[in-house]
Amino acid sequence: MPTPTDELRSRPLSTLITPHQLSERYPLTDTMANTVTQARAEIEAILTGQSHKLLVIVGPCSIHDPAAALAYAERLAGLNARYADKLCIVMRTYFEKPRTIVGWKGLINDPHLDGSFDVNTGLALARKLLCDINALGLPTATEFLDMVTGQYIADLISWGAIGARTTESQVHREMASALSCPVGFKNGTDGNIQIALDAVRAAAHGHIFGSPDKHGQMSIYQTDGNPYGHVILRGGKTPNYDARSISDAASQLSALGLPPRLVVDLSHGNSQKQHQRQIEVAENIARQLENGSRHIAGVMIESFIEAGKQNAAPGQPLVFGQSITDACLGWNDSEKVLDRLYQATPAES
Ligand SMILES: C[C@H](OP(=O)(O)O)C(=O)O
Ligand SMILES: [Mn+2]
Repeated sequence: MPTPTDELRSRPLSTLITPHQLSERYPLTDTMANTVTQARAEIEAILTGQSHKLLVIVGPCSIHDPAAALAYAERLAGLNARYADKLCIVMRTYFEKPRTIVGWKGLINDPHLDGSFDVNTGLALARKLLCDINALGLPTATEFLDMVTGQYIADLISWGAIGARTTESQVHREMASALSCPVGFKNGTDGNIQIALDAVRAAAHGHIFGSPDKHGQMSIYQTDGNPYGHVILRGGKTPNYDARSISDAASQLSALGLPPRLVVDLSHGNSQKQHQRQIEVAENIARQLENGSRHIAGVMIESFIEAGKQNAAPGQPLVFGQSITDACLGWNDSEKVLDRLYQATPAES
């Protein structure tokens, strides 16, 4: 029984499937494990500068419809083969959405988009989709937001992000220190990159914290630290994708003894939330690459089948393959951007 001073504003609704049970239902196959292992190694080589390929994290702002996400993945997997010699393409599969105040929190928290919060179904849909996409040979990327969700899907993720609203959070830096994949830290929504620099360093250390294990047993975890933390420039009050901002950030990384290599988010604060502006941001990045910049390890593109965004009202039919959170580039423009970045990326020497 709870004490008279406890759980006065909360109550358990139901039990949650354990990570072990979900992995039993949707196991990691050898094909999927190879996709993840190879992608993580390639991304690590790009981040350290051993490889001059360009990391391209591309896909919808959020996943709300696994069928549409898989249709997009099948298109992207087809491009992967064409561009693999110079681009390391990883699909955005974001299941958790940070809200400035409140709003739909993603497929895991509310998979039916109707406030029913069927989290067990959300977790199952998310893991199954990750299995299906990795089985195509296409690696996946996600933002780690909730402290528990990662236990259910992290084995299927090749690249992770900590978002602009949580880069300063100690528990998110500790989580990043535990993750088996490289992790990028977004600069703050106001453009502050110091918090991302601090986060990279904090996550590189080992940490001790409490967490449920794969069987749901509350445990004390020890982490080794993540040597593949890096900065993601996502803009702020003003964009920060320009050569000067990138050079400044690279100098700060070097001064800290970190590789002067970073990822540039073409969307969010860099497109000022106008999805088509990603095209001109990509052109600017392409020119920096053609001018010999070695600071740009990768880019992030918000892209889906249909351009723009739509509001998901309960019971209202949705346009297939269109974002219900941030507006995204449509497929045709996305292909053009990928081709431009491919042309601008120097061949591996
Ligand atoms: C939510 C996130 O963007 P942020 O606002 O954290 O840069 C994203 O969709 O990549
Ligand atoms: Mn977004």
